Amino acid sequence: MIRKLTDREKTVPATGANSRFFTETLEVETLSPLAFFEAGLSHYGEHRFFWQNADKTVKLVGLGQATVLTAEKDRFQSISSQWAALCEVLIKEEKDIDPVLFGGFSFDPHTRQDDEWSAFPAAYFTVPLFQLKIEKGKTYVSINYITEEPQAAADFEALRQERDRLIHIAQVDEFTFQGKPDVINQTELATDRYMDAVEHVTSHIQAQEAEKVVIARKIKLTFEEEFRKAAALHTITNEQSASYHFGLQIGDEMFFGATPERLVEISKGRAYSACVAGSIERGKTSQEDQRLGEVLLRDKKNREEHQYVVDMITEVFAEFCTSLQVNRTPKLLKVRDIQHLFTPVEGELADDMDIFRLVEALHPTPALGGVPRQKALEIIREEEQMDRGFYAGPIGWADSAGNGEFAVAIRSGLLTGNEAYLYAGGGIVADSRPMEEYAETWVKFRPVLRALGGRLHE
Ligand SMILES: C=C(O[C@H]1C=CC=C(C(=O)O)[C@@H]1O)C(=O)O
Ligand SMILES: [Mg+2]
Repeated sequence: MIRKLTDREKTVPATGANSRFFTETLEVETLSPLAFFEAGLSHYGEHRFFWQNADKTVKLVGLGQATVLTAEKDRFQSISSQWAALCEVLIKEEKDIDPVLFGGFSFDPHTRQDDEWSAFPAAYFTVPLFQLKIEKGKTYVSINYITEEPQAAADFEALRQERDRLIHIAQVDEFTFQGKPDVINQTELATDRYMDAVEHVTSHIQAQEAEKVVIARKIKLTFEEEFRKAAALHTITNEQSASYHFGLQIGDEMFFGATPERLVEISKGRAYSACVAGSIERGKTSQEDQRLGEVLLRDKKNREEHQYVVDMITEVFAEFCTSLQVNRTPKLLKVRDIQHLFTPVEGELADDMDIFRLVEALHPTPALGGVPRQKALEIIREEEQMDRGFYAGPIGWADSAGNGEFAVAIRSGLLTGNEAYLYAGGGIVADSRPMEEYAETWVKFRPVLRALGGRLHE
């Protein structure tokens, strides 16, 4: 069942005239993020999130909502200013961890349909009521509370009790994986349309209407019974250890995945991005793996796919940064099922920068959209006839101190009770061939397909 957003959720004002935003942090013994996520099931089971960056130096879990920020029009600017207004009324002590805003943007607000994405607005962010953050070996649990009521102190006492209850459950119960339900059906949706789309895109490119366009498709799984959200996160985090992990739950649905691709990180005034485009399988032996990596590094089609992304991200960084570092040639980025061409980009940010402006400038990179951007988006709308929802969009967090990180939400799927929709695509350039691109999408489906127990296409 798809739950529509309530009016309250759509219109929660970021700040009223008398709003105050309190935060309070407790440092605790090590906690498993998944155990904390699961501890929130009974009371906050419809509003949770989960995040770990690729090197696992930052882990975040959110339970419940201190507030929800959504936006349709001018969505990047709107979320940025709603968050800035909240940070203005933040009351925090030095020992308190900066509260986080977590969420994401859909790939393209112009492709809405009456489909599996109807509970997800074009931008959805939440400040969690209870926030777990693990950073540099330390574990912090914070309460975030936004109120216009004068009796905040009394409310806070009740929240402290609730926080202690959650910590206790997470520490005592740990997370136990109870297995996953069987897949009773696995269907590829509109594969013919996908094959045609790849074909058409190569003709558009030959006619010089575009240079590169990313085309995606989806598959649907049906389970014999409900797939528990924590179980999905458990399997994907264990199976794809080198990737970013994310889960964003709205009502009955959770968008989740394991992506290798950073969109942008801001840390202490520096910005970091990554160009990830161009792909080949992992080898079955280390020699084969190395050989495939070398093939990828030399392959003309893949290098072309990659270079569009490097050019575009470099251009954005040149605009927003006072200094810039980009390698001349790509390296390999290897995750469990696939290896990619990879070029990191970093720079020193010009002063008054906020992460949402950078996300807006970068999204979509040619790793998910194409070149030129607007023409590629038009072709994607026309050819895919599908709402990508949050697949391929930016997902991540920002804090009240101006730090944050967004990943590109690929290798992802939407889990809705007994069903899941999985998405994968690839960059189409002049010499792309439909059958090869189709095979590449199967490799990209693997992380979520494996986590959910679907049939891999090997
Ligand atoms: C569009 C996807 O991957 C992108 C990211 C890395 C490599 C890609 C490629 O080689 O085609 C894609 O541009 C996806 O995983 O669904
Ligand atoms: Mg590709």
